[in-house]
Amino acid sequence: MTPAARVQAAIECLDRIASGAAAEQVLTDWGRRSRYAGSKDRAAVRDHVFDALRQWRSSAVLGGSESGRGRMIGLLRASGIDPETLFTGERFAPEPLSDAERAAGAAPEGAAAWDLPDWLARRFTDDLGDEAETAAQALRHRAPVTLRVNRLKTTLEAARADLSAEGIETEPNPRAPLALTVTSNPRRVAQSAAYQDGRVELQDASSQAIVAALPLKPGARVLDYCAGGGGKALAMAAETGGRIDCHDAAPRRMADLPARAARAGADLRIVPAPEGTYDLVLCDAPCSGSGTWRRAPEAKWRLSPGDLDDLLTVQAEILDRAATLVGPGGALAYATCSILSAENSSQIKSFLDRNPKWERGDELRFLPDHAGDGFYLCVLFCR
Ligand SMILES: C[S@@+](CC[C@H](N)C(=O)[O-])C[C@H]1O[C@@H](n2cnc3c(N)ncnc32)[C@H](O)[C@@H]1O
Repeated sequence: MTPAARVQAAIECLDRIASGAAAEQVLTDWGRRSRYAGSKDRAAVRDHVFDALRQWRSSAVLGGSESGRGRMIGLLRASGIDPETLFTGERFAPEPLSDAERAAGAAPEGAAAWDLPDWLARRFTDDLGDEAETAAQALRHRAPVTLRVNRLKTTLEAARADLSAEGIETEPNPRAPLALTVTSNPRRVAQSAAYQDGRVELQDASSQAIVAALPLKPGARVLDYCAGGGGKALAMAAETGGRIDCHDAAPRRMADLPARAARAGADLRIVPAPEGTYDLVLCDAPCSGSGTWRRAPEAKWRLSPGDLDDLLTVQAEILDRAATLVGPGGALAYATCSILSAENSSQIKSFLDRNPKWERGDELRFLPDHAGDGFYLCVLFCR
């Protein structure tokens, strides 16, 4: 496909997404219909679609229309590319710009320039103050691809050399001791031998830093209460070298855990109904995902104030239940990939108000930036 044909394909996908379809489904449908598209074409169309989702509001303002066509015009203008070079009307390319389209479009301002819904732009300002704009801007751009070196199988330097031999260059990421930022050929990672045999895992550096900050001791009884796909459970298993019990309210989310554990050489045990007590219970709670919206940009447009209220209720219930599973001298760790205070420090304050025997230990907060995603951690101890 030509670059222009890829833009036209993205326009068609964006129109379907604007009418309510989920981006992944739209891209899957397009891929099925477009047998002629090679892997580079698919990756390029996907990149256009996700770039537009990250900049959904500003691209429409800059392109002068909320259509897929308008958004692609805006996106190209924002990257300094003259849309006329791709909107040529040649075979499979978008039609040339009309006079009206040429004249339309303005510089986005306010919440549109931050690419946030109005209510979230106000929240960002209230919660993050001077850092709000930087955080919002970070969410408008692609996330770094980051690996965690699995210390159960290799070392940082050996993993770097192995990846390099497969054409994947990396740099140590200062946010976490075993984090490597991929600097070339990120799309080769999933097929690389180092990934396939569990020497490295894909994991954001802030997520790794959260695990590195947990009070994990060798031999400790550890429960991952919201284990999901097991990213943190695998990292904890590598940290302690011991077993990690894994629970999730939606067990199907843990379907890949046994295979991932086998690949990583990690000892994970699925525990449908945790009982007894643990030295550490991690609640990596369901949240708005606001610290990771550059990876899942649809979520920032779909989240409503009501959804956020529902999440706050679930998070509080999880904390209260998980606290009962912590043994004497143990710790309860609460983490989110959110940067909203309501889900983080305010949630902890409410927990401490409800549970006066508990006290706050270490707290970590990351905003999304070049090193990693936005994350929050608070470790709690029972007096
Ligand atoms: C942020 S995700 C976990 C991500 C995972 N820890 C990782 O690192 O890959 C939150 C998980 O919490 C689970 N969850 C939601 N409500 C829950 C509840 N009441 N109790 C336990 N888990 C819950 C969800 O199914 C989801 O898998």
